[in-house]
Amino acid sequence: MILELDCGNSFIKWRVLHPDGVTPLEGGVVGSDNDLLASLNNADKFQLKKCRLVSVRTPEETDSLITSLVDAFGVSVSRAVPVREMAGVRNGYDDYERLGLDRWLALLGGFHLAAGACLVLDFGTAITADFVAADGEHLGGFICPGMPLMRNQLRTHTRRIRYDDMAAERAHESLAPGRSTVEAVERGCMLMLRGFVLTQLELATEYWGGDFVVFLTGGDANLVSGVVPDARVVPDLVFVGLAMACPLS
Ligand SMILES: Nc1ncnc2c1ncn2[C@@H]1O[C@H](COP(=O)(O)OP(=O)(O)OP(=O)(O)O)[C@@H](O)[C@H]1O
Ligand SMILES: CC(C)(CO)[C@@H](O)C(=O)NCCC(=O)O
Ligand SMILES: [K+]
Repeated sequence: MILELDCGNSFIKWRVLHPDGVTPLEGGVVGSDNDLLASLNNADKFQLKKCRLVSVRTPEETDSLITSLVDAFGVSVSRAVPVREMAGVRNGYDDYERLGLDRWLALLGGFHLAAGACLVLDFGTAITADFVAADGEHLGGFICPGMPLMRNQLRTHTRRIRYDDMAAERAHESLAPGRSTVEAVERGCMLMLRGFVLTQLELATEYWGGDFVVFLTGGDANLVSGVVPDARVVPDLVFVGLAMACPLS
């Protein structure tokens, strides 16, 4: 079976595919290398042969995870690396190696699924937007703090913004002006998120009229799916691109 990993800044997303290389059998989200190894160890039923992974962590962190996986499961590991061009898409960064590999894979996956112009919005620790034209030219994108970073910056840098995460969830039941700190912060950040999304849509419309597909991915994609009813919510978009970048022979 095939292990797929998306190593982000806060979490590792994992899934195991059937040997057919297509059917997902099981997956999860974990906070550390050790938790990942534990999840995979619990599942003795996986006979892992191969692993493909993408990481936006430091090379040292990624190497150390790969060593652990090889030691624990004897898998052969294929790792996504930066390229200028692939599958009809041309990396738009001046220095293509600087484009986050998760972004690159998500936009590869998006262009493949759209078979045309697309806007890829990823809501993780950071929020990213990437624009790919119908001819496969990546026009570049935007990076801003995600929901967890926005709220934690407020909590860290102000003395009187304090609340617990349980209350945060309830605050999202409405977007009316907040009548408590938790409501004011949570709804304020949510409106920033939505404003960001709407601005990206405006820009895409300026470029391509109505002829583009919007993809929403990342852990917080559901927070904005309401503002883009036509968007395709594809939680595993990075994995779509990963399979393209790391075909397993
Ligand atoms: N058990 C879980 N533990 C943590 N997060 C979970 C869990 N189950 C689902 N999630 C969701 O998965 C998301 C993690 O995926 P996300 O795309 O945010 O990755 P990330 O590592 O934080 O960010 P990035 O990949 O952009 O660096 C969390 O925001 C959370 O909503
Ligand atoms: C922006 C993040 C953190 C999103 O996960 C990642 O893609 C990354 O570390 N990128 C490198 C910087 C860049 O893409 O310009
Ligand atoms: K991500």
